[in-house]
Amino acid sequence: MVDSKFAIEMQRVGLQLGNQNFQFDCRLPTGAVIAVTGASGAGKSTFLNLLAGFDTALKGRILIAGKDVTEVYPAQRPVSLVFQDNNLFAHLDIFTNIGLGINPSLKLTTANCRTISSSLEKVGLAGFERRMPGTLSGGERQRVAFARALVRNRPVLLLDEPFAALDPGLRNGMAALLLDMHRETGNTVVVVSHDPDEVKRIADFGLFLEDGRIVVAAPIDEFLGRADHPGLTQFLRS
Ligand SMILES: Nc1ncnc2c1ncn2[C@@H]1O[C@H](COP(=O)(O)OP(=O)(O)OP(=O)(O)O)[C@@H](O)[C@H]1O
Repeated sequence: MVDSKFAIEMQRVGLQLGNQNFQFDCRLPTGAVIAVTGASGAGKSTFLNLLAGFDTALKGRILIAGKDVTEVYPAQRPVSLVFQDNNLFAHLDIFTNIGLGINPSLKLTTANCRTISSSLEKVGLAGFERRMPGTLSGGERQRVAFARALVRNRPVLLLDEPFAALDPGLRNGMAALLLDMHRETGNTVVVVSHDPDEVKRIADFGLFLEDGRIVVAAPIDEFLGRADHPGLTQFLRS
């Protein structure tokens, strides 16, 4: 049965990469900002890759927005992605890069074209349609990646350390933009973060991963108050 309270369910999801074994079990609330934390190598990117479909579960089931996506190709999953290097095509202008988020074959209607321009306005880049990615700053390129996620309009947004490459001032601005987008769309946001301050500022729900497993999963107040897990305590103090 589909339970709309949960945007994401992982049921005994198992995977082996090299020597590392992963086992994920979780139910994550719809409409929340969910922070994925843990030490380097704990499995945060693998967790996100399983949701995006870039890694395939060897066993178990993954449900997103109530739909079993375990066997579904990445492009067909109800997710949009913003990764650290923002994955823009360098030889295509900003309009085309965002258009690919709507239709990979770039058959765009007039309404689609308006949506692209309005997404650029929302991220503070009105008029940037014909600029090439190489002429933009790192922060501007990241804004384009957000605009592309906006036009895809999927129920779940996955972000892998989206602000790590930005300087601290820009990082706060982008986090605020993420929250604005989240409030406007009501989507569920899953964001990998190494930064405890960022987690405190933006998350409603926290996950702490260790050795390929989720060892703490809790609403943010409980997550921040947990004193029974040395790894989490160390992360929150870092
Ligand atoms: N394709 C792969 N082949 C072999 N080992 C892998 C592969 N992908 C990931 N691993 C290993 O699995 C573990 C978890 O990797 P993952 O990238 O998910 O960690 P992470 O928590 O995102 O780390 P970081 O914070 O450093 O990015 C690491 O030990 C990594 O070396």
